[in-house]
Amino acid sequence: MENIFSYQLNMLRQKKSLSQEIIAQKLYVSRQSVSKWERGDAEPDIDKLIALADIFGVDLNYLLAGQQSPEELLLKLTAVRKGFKKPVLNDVNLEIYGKDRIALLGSNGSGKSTIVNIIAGMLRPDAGHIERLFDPKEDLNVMPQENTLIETLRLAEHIALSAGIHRIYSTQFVSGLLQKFHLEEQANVRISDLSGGQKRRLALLLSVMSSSKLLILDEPTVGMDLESIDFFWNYMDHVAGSVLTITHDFNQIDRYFNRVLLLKDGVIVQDEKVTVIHSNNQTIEEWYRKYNNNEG
Ligand SMILES: Nc1ncnc2c1ncn2[C@@H]1O[C@H](COP(=O)(O)OP(=O)(O)OP(=O)(O)O)[C@@H](O)[C@H]1O
Repeated sequence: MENIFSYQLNMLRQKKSLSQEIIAQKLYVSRQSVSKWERGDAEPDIDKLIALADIFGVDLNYLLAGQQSPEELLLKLTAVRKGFKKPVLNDVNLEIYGKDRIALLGSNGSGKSTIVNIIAGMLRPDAGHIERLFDPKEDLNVMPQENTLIETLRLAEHIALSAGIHRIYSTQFVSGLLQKFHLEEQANVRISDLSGGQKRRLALLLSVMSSSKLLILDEPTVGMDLESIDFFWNYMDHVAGSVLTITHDFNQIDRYFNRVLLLKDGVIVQDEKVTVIHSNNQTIEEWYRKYNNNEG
């Protein structure tokens, strides 16, 4: 597999006009180590990765995963069907590419969560085919709709546990995340004692702490106050991989997404570029109302 980190390191170093020697000095390693990292012969420890992200002024996520090519096919659903007591998904066909920022729209109960749960591997389709062109263990992050936090842990412990699972734990890393997500004051609070909005903020933190090729967010801003909602959308700018979000936050779709999908009657009936909708002098909300109500 292509070593994205080696590429990113080389590219960022050139961009900042920093020599391998200078990087080596800043990290207290030999120039040969930096050279090995750039050749993909070795990888730095997590503390060095954090320091490198700091030197280049980028997110760890970006340093590790980089930007994907818009042509890179990540996921393909073909003729996917799923029902519970009644049919929900009848014939879902979908391709997701690198750099896609997709908002999945549809009425309540139309099957949006069912699609993302199938993509995330949490549900099996009744029929159809799913091709995942990435490693779901390493390259897929999910922020589910329901609370999946461990209520008995304290907030900082939960972050440390998740970082350990991703093999990216360090005290510096955890304190950096607490600071970035404005959760420092709650570091020692038990999850069960956090407010609903604070839990959502933590859930977001956990879902983006490690780099991924595809990030899935199921109604991420539900239950957040205005400040947290602003924080959330601004944070989306720092996410390097593709994003598939269920949201009805129409104003934000205009700003942060490049593609919208409309799920209706168990089928993706519309799959459109945001720029095309805008060039027709429509807002996303107008577009949604038109096609979801079948006025088109
Ligand atoms: N585990 C399940 N068991 C039984 N029925 C289910 C299950 N999961 C979903 N459903 C049903 O499937 C349909 C689609 O549900 P889904 O949650 O995917 O819709 P949604 O579009 O995400 O809805 P919302 O916008 O309300 O979150 C609903 O009728 C729901 O009741």
